[in-house]
Amino acid sequence: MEKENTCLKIENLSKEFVSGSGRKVQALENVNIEIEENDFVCIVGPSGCGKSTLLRIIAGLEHSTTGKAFYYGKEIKKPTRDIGMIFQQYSLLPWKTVEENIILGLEFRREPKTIKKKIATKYLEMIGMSDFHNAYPFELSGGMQQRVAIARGLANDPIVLLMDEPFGALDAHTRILMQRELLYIWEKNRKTILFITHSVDEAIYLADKIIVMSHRPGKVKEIINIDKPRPRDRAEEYYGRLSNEILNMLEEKSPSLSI
Ligand SMILES: Nc1ncnc2c1ncn2[C@@H]1O[C@H](COP(=O)(O)OP(=O)(O)OP(=O)(O)O)[C@@H](O)[C@H]1O
Repeated sequence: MEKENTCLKIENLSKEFVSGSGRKVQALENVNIEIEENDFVCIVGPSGCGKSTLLRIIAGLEHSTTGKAFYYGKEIKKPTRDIGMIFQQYSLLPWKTVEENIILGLEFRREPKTIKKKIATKYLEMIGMSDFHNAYPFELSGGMQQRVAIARGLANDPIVLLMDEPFGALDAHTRILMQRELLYIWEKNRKTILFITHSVDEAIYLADKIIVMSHRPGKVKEIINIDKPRPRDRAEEYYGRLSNEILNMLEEKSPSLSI
């Protein structure tokens, strides 16, 4: 029986890709996940275990081979405004300025100009790029482009935010600032966030729940609940302990790789 506050439900989901030459890749195998509304969930797992594929299916950008994904009980079949995605690559429109890129989603919503300007100003300040509002993506560093992509995802204000390794290209200092800012936005607006990261440290800092995935074909190996107050202190005993536990899980080889 589904709980009332279940926001996302992934049920027996598998995904097999077949390339043009007929080569088959089993990306995901029998994944079952339930995410409650307002949860901040991080996904960690080895490279190629299907994390991005899972997010793309939840975003309605990809179809599963078997199994289903549900948003408040309704099967996800195509992209909706309620579920927003921030991609690994910067994915900015090169012919639009920073400000125009940030409010891109609002253009489609026909928001009044004054509102758009207000939102753009707010997020430009948040990412520390007010001086660059008129710059074009080619004039920015990789980390700056990624900050703009993050601002755009947040400015769209979706109910569910899917984030695919969004802070990977940022320098350590900006990354910590963005982590804090994201937590602040999440606490203020109570969004449901599903966040892929390769950093176990980042997952422990951010998440209510960490989903640890196995090697490809990706399966859910473990779900870890972190019931600790925020902001979390990396010097606390549980931080290091959890980090070691998760790193050990990630190092365990899949049966097909062991000799
Ligand atoms: N469109 C596609 N066509 C064929 N194979 C694909 C496609 N997309 C992904 N794959 C394969 O599916 C597997 C999972 O890919 P995916 O990008 O989801 O992994 P990931 O866990 O996000 O990896 P990483 O952590 O390295 O970003 C990989 O083996 C990849 O080569």
